[in-house]
Amino acid sequence: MQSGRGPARSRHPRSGRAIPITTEEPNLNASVQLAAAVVPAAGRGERLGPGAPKALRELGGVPLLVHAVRALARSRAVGLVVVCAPPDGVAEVVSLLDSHGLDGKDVRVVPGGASRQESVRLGLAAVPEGTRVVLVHDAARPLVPVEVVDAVAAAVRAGAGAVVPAVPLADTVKRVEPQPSGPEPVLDTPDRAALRAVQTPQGFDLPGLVEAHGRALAEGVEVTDDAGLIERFGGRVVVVPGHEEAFKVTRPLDLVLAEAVLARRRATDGY
Ligand SMILES: Nc1ccn([C@@H]2O[C@H](COP(=O)(O)OP(=O)(O)OP(=O)(O)O)[C@@H](O)[C@H]2O)c(=O)n1
Ligand SMILES: C[C@](O)(CO)[C@H](O)COP(=O)(O)O
Repeated sequence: MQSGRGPARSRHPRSGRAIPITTEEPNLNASVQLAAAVVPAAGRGERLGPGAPKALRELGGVPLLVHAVRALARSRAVGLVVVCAPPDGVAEVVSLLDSHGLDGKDVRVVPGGASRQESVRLGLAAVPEGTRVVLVHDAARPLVPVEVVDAVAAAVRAGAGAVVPAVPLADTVKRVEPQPSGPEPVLDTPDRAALRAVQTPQGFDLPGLVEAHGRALAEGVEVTDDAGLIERFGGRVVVVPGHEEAFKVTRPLDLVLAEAVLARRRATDGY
């Protein structure tokens, strides 16, 4: 796969010949400095309707998972991608990824688990010790721009232990008393200015995230995102700007939107 962000070049001071520069930051290319990315891809996609596991369904003729892995592989901050496949689909995912160019990145596949949290925990176990920065990115967010990946990785490298990309809410939000059917009484209207819709990739110091997942397993804590575990155990999480095109493909309408975004990128950006 073509990165679209090839190595920068400098000129030799005497000969004037181009010298490839593999990194803009000293040591970024030392493998220990590159981020690993864990991609939970073992969900069924019940809300998308009947069909193959969601990560294997196609967007513009290419599986969502391949889009998501390519999105990470475009980032020069990422050196390794660990995919958490449906437990009965590891071989299929391996051959799927083999058949698509992935920018020369190291891509490994492990069986995922029964919940997103379990899949991420199993994926983290395949990240080499000594890796400092780990990103966790949903296969179901195929169109995340590389700028978001880079910004999250950079914020972790700069010292934030846990970083989430997020966007402001477009709608007014009401907190309700959920009812199985019929009208739901409104409790209050939170101040929208202080709310954010959280996306992925979320970025972490690897040891902190591994410890949080281990503790969650021991204490039976289940949350919907990885940063939620850091928060639960008293850690600090910061938000950086996300992107409207990093939305999660959850329901059928999301796939329609994703097809439109992809068609526009292919027409205008040679994506
Ligand atoms: N057991 C699971 C469940 C979810 N995921 C992954 O977590 C991400 C976010 O989950 P979501 O989009 O909610 O996917 P599903 O769980 O597949 O959706 P649904 O609830 O509609 O079945 C997806 O990339 C999904 O593949 C996973 O790796 N393992
Ligand atoms: C991790 C996540 O994508 C952040 O918005 C989200 O929490 C996953 O949610 P789901 O419960 O798996 O739909």
